[in-house]
Amino acid sequence: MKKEFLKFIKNYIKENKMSVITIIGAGMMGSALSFPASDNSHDIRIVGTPLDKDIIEQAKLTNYHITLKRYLPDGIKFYSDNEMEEAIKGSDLIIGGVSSFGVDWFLKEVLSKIPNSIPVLSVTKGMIDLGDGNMLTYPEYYRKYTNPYKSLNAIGGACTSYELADKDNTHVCFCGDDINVLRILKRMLETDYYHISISQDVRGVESAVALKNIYALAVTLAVGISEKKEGKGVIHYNSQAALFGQSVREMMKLIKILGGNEENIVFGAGDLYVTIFGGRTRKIGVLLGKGFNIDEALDTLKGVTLESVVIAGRAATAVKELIGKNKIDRKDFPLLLHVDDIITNKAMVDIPWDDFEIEREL
Ligand SMILES: NC(=O)C1=CN([C@@H]2O[C@H](COP(=O)(O)OP(=O)(O)OC[C@H]3O[C@@H](n4cnc5c(N)ncnc54)[C@H](OP(=O)(O)O)[C@@H]3O)[C@@H](O)[C@H]2O)C=CC1
Ligand SMILES: O=C(CO)COP(=O)(O)O
Repeated sequence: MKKEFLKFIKNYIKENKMSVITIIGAGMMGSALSFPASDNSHDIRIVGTPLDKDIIEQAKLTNYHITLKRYLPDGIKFYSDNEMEEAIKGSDLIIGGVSSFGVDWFLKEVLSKIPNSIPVLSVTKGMIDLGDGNMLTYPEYYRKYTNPYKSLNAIGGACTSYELADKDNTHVCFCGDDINVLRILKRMLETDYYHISISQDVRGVESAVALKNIYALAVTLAVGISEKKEGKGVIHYNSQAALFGQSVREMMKLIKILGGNEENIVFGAGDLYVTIFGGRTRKIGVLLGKGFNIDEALDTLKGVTLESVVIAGRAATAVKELIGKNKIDRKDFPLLLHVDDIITNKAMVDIPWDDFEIEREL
């Protein structure tokens, strides 16, 4: 164990003290974590990014979070980005609440200001494509450009922010290098509704929950296709189920190629389910399924956090690189490659149903 965290762990175990948890990035998910944090009686600070001014201003006045559309727990102290250093001082844990679009801001403007003795727990889902067929999870990306002694952990799993705020039962996985740090983070945040597995397989957990965004877009194409044919409100499940099954198959292959354990499909498939029904990604899948091209769909959804488009492009670039090097077979990824065609080449939706069929001889 790195010596920086011995202090953190000893203090925590000795005093079992209520901690100071500082959430940086006042979006919906980061802010929703204030509910399990508050139910564990921690002191909570929320720091807005330069883009979160409206959220912080309103929360300071009324405690109401304008995008989460919920009142936050009492007693939270709110800070704007220029007050970040003051908020970090005395913290026991920093939660990184930015989306994929804020990862470089978090790396440059936040991580360097966090002392090595304070662990970081990030909610951001996504991966970086290295151009050679390999990809990095965000904790690995942060690790590459930051002090090697920083404790970088992340949360994967199925969890919509507004349902966490409503204290609906939720099961997530905290991942990181050090199991003892993970055990403490779990103790700090678990409640009777926020259930936490822990895992040192950062690649496996983080790739599973990042990849699900691509496939949530893919499955919800079927929702748009049936709405286009029969009108809103008419729901068909066969085609969604076929796409869900193919998604799970491709995700498992990708998790393995990326070096994670395939058993993380439990977190990826759960997350896929919740995102299909309750995520923002559904909005773009449905529009594309209805016949919008990618530009029209993105234009219609301006201002909505849509990470699926980014991760689909990055994963497809990596997969095409590996196909080019004959390391993998393009026949294994028909759905990913179709989503990429829709996004990169502005193709219209034309699900390659026959390519999902297999023949397994024993
Ligand atoms: N691990 C988990 O359990 C879960 C994780 N997530 C993930 O959490 C992340 C945040 O999601 P969510 O809170 O719903 O999204 P929001 O859009 O509500 O919040 C995103 C946050 O990132 C900030 N941000 C966006 N772009 C930039 C930028 N260029 N520079 C600096 N900051 C930026 C936002 O500012 P602004 O509000 O002004 O845009 C905001 O603080 C996503 O990666 C999502 O996939 C989601 C659900 C569960
Ligand atoms: O990751 C999520 C739920 O676990 C939320 O997904 P969206 O970004 O599509 O809303």
